[in-house]
Amino acid sequence: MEPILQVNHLKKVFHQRGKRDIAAVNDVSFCLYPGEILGIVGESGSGKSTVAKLITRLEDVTDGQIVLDGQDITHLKGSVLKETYGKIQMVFQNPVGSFDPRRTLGDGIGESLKNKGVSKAEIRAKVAELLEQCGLEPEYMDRYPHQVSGGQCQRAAIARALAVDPKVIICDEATSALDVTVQKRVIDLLQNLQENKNLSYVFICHNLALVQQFCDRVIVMKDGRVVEEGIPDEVIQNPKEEYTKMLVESVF
Ligand SMILES: Nc1ncnc2c1ncn2[C@@H]1O[C@H](COP(=O)(O)OP(=O)(O)OP(=O)(O)O)[C@@H](O)[C@H]1O
Repeated sequence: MEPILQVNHLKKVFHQRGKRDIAAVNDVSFCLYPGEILGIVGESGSGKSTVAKLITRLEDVTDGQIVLDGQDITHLKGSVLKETYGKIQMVFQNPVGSFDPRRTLGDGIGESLKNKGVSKAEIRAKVAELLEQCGLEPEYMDRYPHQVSGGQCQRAAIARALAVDPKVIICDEATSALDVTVQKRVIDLLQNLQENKNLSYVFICHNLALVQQFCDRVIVMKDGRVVEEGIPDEVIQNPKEEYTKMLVESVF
């Protein structure tokens, strides 16, 4: 099976004036297969979010290659780059902050459709459908981000990601800000959507127990590098690297 996403020898160096360069991501390679959920774990500062930003092209790569659905997207710019956002979407940690506070959730969810020239009536119908798929009543489209709970807002953020019919969703600590029961419901939602729409996820997460329960495969990052990779049960029960052992011991 061809990977839906392939990352080859990815590197990102941040240059800071008057300070040492930071190699936030250093020679990272991995594949994501259709329908797969790949976890990325590692301590704070290990480069997880930078990997997410490189894959979604929110940051330019210093070196390496990103191939999405057979297309090299590493250096795409302008309108061609925008087209790739139809295939890959990101869900962030802070759902409320990811919506414009002055606009309704419906406006946020429907924005990509509006940009495509879809009519107002069609957008409302599609937004209602997306909200329902994410477990929210259609009336939530007229609410503002501050008028819903964190869990509801994260559902709306997932609905927004789904609006463009993506193949890959990058979840960067997407459930970390939610309390445990809400977190469980959002994970169930992601799992259902994955099964129904054959989505693939890159699931960046601090919580190893969640990764064990939710992910098909996991990579462990340290200092911008991948130090271990495998099936979550094996990596957690029988970690090969000292760093992974430490990570596991600090959680379980
Ligand atoms: N825009 C930037 N400019 C300079 N350094 C940066 C920038 N973004 C990230 N870094 C640095 O790159 C390294 C990796 O950061 P990154 O946010 O990718 O880590 P992370 O594993 O996602 O951490 P966390 O789990 O805390 O979110 C860190 O040392 C960070 O300080």
